[in-house]
Amino acid sequence: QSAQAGPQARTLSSRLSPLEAAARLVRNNPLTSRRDAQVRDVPDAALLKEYDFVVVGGGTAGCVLARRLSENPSWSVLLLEAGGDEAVFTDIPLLASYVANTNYNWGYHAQPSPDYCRAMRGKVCNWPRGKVLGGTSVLNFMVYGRGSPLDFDEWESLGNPGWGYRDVLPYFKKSEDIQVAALENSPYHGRGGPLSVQESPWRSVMAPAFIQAASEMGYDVVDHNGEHMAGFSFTLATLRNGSRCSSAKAFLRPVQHRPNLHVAKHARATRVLVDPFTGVAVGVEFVRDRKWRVAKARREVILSAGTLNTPQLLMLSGLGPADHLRDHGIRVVRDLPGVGENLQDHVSFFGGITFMLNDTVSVVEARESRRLSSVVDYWVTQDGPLTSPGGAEGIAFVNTPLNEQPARPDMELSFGPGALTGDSSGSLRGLLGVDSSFYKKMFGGVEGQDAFTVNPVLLRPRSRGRVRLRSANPFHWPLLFANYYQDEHDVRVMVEGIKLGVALGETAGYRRWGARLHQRAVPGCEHHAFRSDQYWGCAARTLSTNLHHQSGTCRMGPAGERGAVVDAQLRVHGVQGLRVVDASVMPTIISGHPAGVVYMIAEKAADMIKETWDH
Ligand SMILES: Cc1cc2nc3c(=O)[nH]c(=O)nc-3n(C[C@H](O)[C@H](O)[C@H](O)COP(=O)(O)OP(=O)(O)OC[C@H]3O[C@@H](n4cnc5c(N)ncnc54)[C@H](O)[C@@H]3O)c2cc1C
Repeated sequence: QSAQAGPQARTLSSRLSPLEAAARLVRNNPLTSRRDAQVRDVPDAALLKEYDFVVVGGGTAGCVLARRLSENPSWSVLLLEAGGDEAVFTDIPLLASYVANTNYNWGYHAQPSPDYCRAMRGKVCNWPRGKVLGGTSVLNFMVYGRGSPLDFDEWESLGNPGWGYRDVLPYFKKSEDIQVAALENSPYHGRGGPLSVQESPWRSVMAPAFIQAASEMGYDVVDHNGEHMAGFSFTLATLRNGSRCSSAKAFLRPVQHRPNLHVAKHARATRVLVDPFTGVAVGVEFVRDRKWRVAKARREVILSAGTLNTPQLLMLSGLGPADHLRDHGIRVVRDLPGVGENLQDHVSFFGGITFMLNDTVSVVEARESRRLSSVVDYWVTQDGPLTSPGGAEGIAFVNTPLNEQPARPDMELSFGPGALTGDSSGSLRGLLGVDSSFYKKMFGGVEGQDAFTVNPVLLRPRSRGRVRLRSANPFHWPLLFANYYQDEHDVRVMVEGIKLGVALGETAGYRRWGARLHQRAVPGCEHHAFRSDQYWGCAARTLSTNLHHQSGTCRMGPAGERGAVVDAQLRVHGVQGLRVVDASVMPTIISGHPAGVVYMIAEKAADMIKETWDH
């Protein structure tokens, strides 16, 4: 099993000769290696009047499309991205939560609600999204997953031919370059694709306890992306040489000099131009350097602006729920009631299951940042704690007693060798938006102490949120409604998941380190008996963190079906020359981490587009 074969915690460069270390330092030095991270920006004067394809959003999906479509030298492709280039620090896996606290994040948050996110500032959940080439793949925690094969069979059964597991598996493999020795010959993994997938080269000394817990909890150690999803594993992540492998790094940068590919950075699309009479998408209006411009598309416009921005752009273009558009004075081109609806996300309970430790075995930020060896390890040997993807060291997909499909787990338990107690810079709190008075009540007195976290994640929520326009002004944020736990069933499943998460932290391997559940009640839930179902239900609605896996707001479905926005070819219903290719097309959220699925969707879409035009 790959998960058992990986390296154990170790330190540093003592394994290298001084000469080797110096050579690596020069090669990996952030100051000398950054030039490759700059993507050539097309100056205004060089913009063409018309392109074959205009792709909006140079994010996770958009970079894949830019690469694949420009493989045909006779096609011209324009990629419009609202953000700029990645930075040195965005590459460092352990700093993932910092990135959300910078301008690389659009900075969205959901509308307040009394029913969830009560622990957050203003009772609003933060919904970070990447505003940078590479999009949210530059902000994310890099976990590489695909969900269950049954997720895709469900997509197909919902009227989307060509999206069953046997159809999509080749596209997962196409994008992937698996770099885990034990998986290289697996029929479920690809080699030689642009996207590097690795296990973190470094692990905490607690990591074996996680794998040991599998048998105690009745599970196997598995490759989650292989035959059986249920079970435990160390985290598989989109890493290259211990650094983040974003979509821009994997797909765009290596081909940026193709003469038929133009990339416009800091270019913000404001609407798709659709001829109201013919229903043909003819181009995109965008703003760069405060000037309004139009890029025309001969063949297609492709929206890859993500789950929150793609429906906003469609609505601004007159494609959406007619009444809602009229309320904002937008001329209705096509009444598409499903645009912005069906929003699904993975709500979680990060910080709610914190285990205090007797030993200095966890990752405590203040301690780590003083340890020069971690920095040297990272730059010289591409090893050490900084290579840990956002701190998520192990992942288990398990079944709560409420799950009716054991082959398709309904709960994830992720193990992090650190906790909110060690968040001295506040970057994790900043990412989540946790209110400071809540933090003090919950963790006051134990800040800086060793602890670890088990984070339960509700994989298949029944609740649905939505995206709506705040106004017809394209620079106004959309209104985002999370609606977590709107369906009471979701609370019941989460409560069962929390109990499994607590059981995980109480297994023998962790007891060895003196692990004990942080006993302080979640503020606002003190009136329930600690550890009762009522208590956990209240705690879940209070500390409703989420994994930022928002999907489904332009869902795929057959023509004529109310709520369907795109067909199985990802073409917008009722419009010609317009596709959506990003996380918004998922009809149902997958039971895992979605970025791998977004890559697959984009690879498949590129082939569908080529089939349409390649003759
Ligand atoms: C903090 C965080 C952690 C996560 N962790 C994981 C994880 O570990 N594993 C995982 O699988 N998933 C994770 N995710 C989710 C995952 O990264 C996303 O689902 C995925 O990247 C979405 O891809 P996308 O192509 O749909 O959108 P994005 O990657 O968000 O791309 C959209 C792009 O469009 C651009 N754009 C938007 N509007 C406009 C406009 N008007 N004009 C021009 N450009 C525009 C944006 O700037 C962006 O670059 C995480 C997400 C977050 C926020």
